[in-house]
Amino acid sequence: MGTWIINGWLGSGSRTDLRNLYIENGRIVSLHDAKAGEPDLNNHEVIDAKGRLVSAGLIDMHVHLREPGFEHKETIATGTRSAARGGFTTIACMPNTRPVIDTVDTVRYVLDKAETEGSVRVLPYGCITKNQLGRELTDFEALKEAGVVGYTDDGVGVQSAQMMKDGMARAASLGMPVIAHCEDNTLVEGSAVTEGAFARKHGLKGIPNESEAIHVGRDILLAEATGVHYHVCHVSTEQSVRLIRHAKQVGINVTAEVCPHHLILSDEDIPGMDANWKMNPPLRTPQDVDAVIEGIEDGTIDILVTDHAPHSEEEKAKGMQLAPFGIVGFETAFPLMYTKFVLTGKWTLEFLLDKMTVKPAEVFGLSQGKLEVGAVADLTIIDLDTEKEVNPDEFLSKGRNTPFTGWKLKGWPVHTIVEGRTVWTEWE
Ligand SMILES: NC(=O)N[C@@H](CC(=O)O)C(=O)O
Ligand SMILES: [Zn+2]
Ligand SMILES: [Zn+2]
Repeated sequence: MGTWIINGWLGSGSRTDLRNLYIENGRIVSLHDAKAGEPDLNNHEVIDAKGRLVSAGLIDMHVHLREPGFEHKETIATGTRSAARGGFTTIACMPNTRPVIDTVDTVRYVLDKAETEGSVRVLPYGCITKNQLGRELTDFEALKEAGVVGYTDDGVGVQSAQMMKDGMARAASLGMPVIAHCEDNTLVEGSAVTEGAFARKHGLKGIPNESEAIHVGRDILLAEATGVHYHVCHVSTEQSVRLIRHAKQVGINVTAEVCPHHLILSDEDIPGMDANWKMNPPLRTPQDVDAVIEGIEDGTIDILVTDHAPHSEEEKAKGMQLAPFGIVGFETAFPLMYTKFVLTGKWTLEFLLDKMTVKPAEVFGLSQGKLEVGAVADLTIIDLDTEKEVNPDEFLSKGRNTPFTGWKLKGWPVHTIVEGRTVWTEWE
């Protein structure tokens, strides 16, 4: 017995161009034009997509699941259910947990939990430095063997250039990528928002663009020196885009990601001292927003990620200055991007899907992300037509921290399949 997904639209050509997909043993076995007639559905599970979009499962290479240690913010169970609801089938989790993911035991703990309690595929990152303190490298080789997909100290920047260079050299020798949260602490000093109109209006000290870009520039040079695959986290500034664009032009092995919020919101949209608008990097100026949009459009920025960063309501209630940085992302990412970029005619649907499926798989050498015969049956069915309001009370994430409350969006995932198995369904 297998599964038929009938009458699915694959996202290109006319919306009446429907396909029937047959899945068996976790793989896509056949993919036929629906006009060729209904297949024999007897003795099979049947999912009628009714003309809705059927995409390769979305991939999110930057998320925070908070377990172990911060289970009041999120767990692997709640985080992966939230991801499944958002249409994601593969997610890569950041190691800034407690303990941080800097040992084989913690990698195993996360992988075991994901296996037993998780709804989607979880790929862990391991730390660059022990305890993310920037002083001593972790055991890269052992972490690789345990199953990490790259090294990062996300949450903090690696402050020492020498430490970063040593980490890159070791990663390069293992054929593994280094993923960098770019932030120079000496230029930040306690600010909560970007330098710009909002900071000026409220008399706040701002986070300057250079605090990010100075690390991007430094690390590009170190990547050139070591030959590592260097991936830049959550790009938010015009200067970072410019540096990455140039690095690519001269053939340095650099890739980059951007989050929906940095493409959609600027500091001028922040309504007041509300910590649901506080994240790291901060919302930048409208010129930066234009620059990151141009960056993803011309291929300087390779992929979209959510940087799903749940925090509790109590923590976020501490206000703009004291609350932790971060917003949730899984359950709004696709509808936001579809509504703001595809429905407005700026991007094709294929372009958006490429940045959330094919490209992330390519950048990180994953076998997922493709919808074709023989591929792993990681699939997402998306309702492109029903408009719904973002309501954080309905989130499956423990986090309610979003600036998008009340936004009316289209493009809601309704059915998520991992390796042929339904992990989430929500038909209207
Ligand atoms: N992005 C954030 O604002 N916060 C992240 C850390 C990070 O991604 O740097 C978190 O762990 O909460
Ligand atoms: Zn970060
Ligand atoms: Zn992050």
